[in-house]
Amino acid sequence: MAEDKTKPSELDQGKYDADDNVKIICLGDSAVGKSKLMERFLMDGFQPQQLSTYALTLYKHTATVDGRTILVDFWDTAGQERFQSMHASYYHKAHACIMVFDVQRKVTYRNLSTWYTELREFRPEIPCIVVANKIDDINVTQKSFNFAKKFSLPLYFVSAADGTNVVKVWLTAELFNDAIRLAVSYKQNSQDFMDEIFQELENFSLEQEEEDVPDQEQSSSIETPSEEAASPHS
Ligand SMILES: Nc1nc2c(ncn2[C@@H]2O[C@H](COP(=O)(O)OP(=O)(O)OP(=O)(O)O)[C@@H](O)[C@H]2O)c(=O)[nH]1
Ligand SMILES: [Mg+2]
Repeated sequence: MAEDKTKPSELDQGKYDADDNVKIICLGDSAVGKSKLMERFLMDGFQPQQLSTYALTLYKHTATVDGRTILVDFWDTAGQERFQSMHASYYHKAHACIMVFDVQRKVTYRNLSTWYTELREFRPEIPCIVVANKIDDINVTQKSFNFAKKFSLPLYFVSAADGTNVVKVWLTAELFNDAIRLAVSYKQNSQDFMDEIFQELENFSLEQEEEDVPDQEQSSSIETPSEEAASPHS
């Protein structure tokens, strides 16, 4: 099943090392409204790039933070099943996370702990914000959602429904702008040990490959899926 041919250049993640480039990932169950929220925030002239092989959409955005121009890539998955096979590279180098649940479906709230656990396996330190979406009925905000409190994460109540409620649209913009600010400040202040470890692993496996190919006759028998080392689930 050698499906992975040449990677699209969008998936070259070296660019996220540049000072003015951040990667923000979006997590949450299927149909909680992740994509809808992105579209609502980026309504004016966004250019989503569908990378169907990877079940991935990249939303590119330019923001200004403290007078600096920042290029933001929002990473959005399409559907959970497809997601299972690509998690390591999805988390790789991410600088912040937006974790979404649907207030109208309890199970999506319960599953936050699974998403959060996986996030922390790959990115122990990055800022994460929790988004309660589909607040079409404003009374829901009176409910207490303890998950965010338990892990000291900021919680936003929004609706991506149709944008007629100005307050809700404003809140959506606020949450994305806060995520961008958090990503930039994480990038400036963190050592990013996980990235260094990943880099070391990559260098190490490249060196190994060079050592492991003495002559042409043996070369076809070795299969080294490079992401396996990074995945705790396999
Ligand atoms: N009522 C209501 N519906 C919403 C809201 N946000 C999104 N939806 C609807 O919920 C459905 C799922 O939204 P998506 O944005 O596709 O969900 P997703 O999280 O991206 O789902 P996957 O891509 O499968 O992971 C769509 O029919 C949206 O129109 C909201 O705030 N209120
Ligand atoms: Mg989606």
